[in-house]
Amino acid sequence: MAVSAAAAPAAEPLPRSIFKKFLVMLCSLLMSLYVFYCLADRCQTLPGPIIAAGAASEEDEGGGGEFLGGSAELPPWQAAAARRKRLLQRLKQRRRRQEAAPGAEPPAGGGGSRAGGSGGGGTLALLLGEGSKRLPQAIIIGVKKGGTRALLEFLRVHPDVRAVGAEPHFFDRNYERGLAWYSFRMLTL
Ligand SMILES: Nc1ncnc2c1ncn2[C@@H]1O[C@H](COP(=O)(O)OS(=O)(=O)O)[C@@H](OP(=O)(O)O)[C@H]1O
Repeated sequence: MAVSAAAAPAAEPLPRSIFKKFLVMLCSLLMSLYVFYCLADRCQTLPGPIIAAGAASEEDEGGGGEFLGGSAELPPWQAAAARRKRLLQRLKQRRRRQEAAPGAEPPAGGGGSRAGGSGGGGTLALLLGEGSKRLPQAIIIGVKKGGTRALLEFLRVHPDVRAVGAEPHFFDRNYERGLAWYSFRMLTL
């Protein structure tokens, strides 16, 4: 009799602990569902270029996809990024075409050696962030509010121009760090 009396209270907490575990699991499931819901909602509201299906024809010179929801709707920096993307796609296509027909004439403006790489791949390598770190070949100097950012954005649309994303402030703030730091910033900013 003493044994059964002792066994009964010991068996009682078991369903309660299961219930607690179930409650915790349910809470975590609901929380993760909520997080997923929030993330999905946020992704939907993010602006971004949409590439039209079927527009990326290999034969199409301006191909590589037409960006819908055009630059007019985007802020200037995103429009510039979209233009760069488009130019990069064109470059890739031209390069592929050149590889397919080695006798064909080189692309106009061929800035391969200019861009610091070997041959025509230099520009592409730099655009992809694979180029060598080097000092700039041109520097934009201007007073504050003089429109230097606009000038930079116009220049960087060209496929042979690679520009840092933010001002490195080498000459006014980081001069003591030396040229090695400066050239390193060229591809890390
Ligand atoms: N083409 C042209 N004509 C007239 N105004 C122009 C032009 N391009 C740029 N801007 C205006 O220049 C302002 C930004 O200049 P900066 O890029 O030099 O700005 S910064 O000092 O580096 O922050 C910024 O002015 P605010 O909008 O008053 O800030 C730009 O609108």
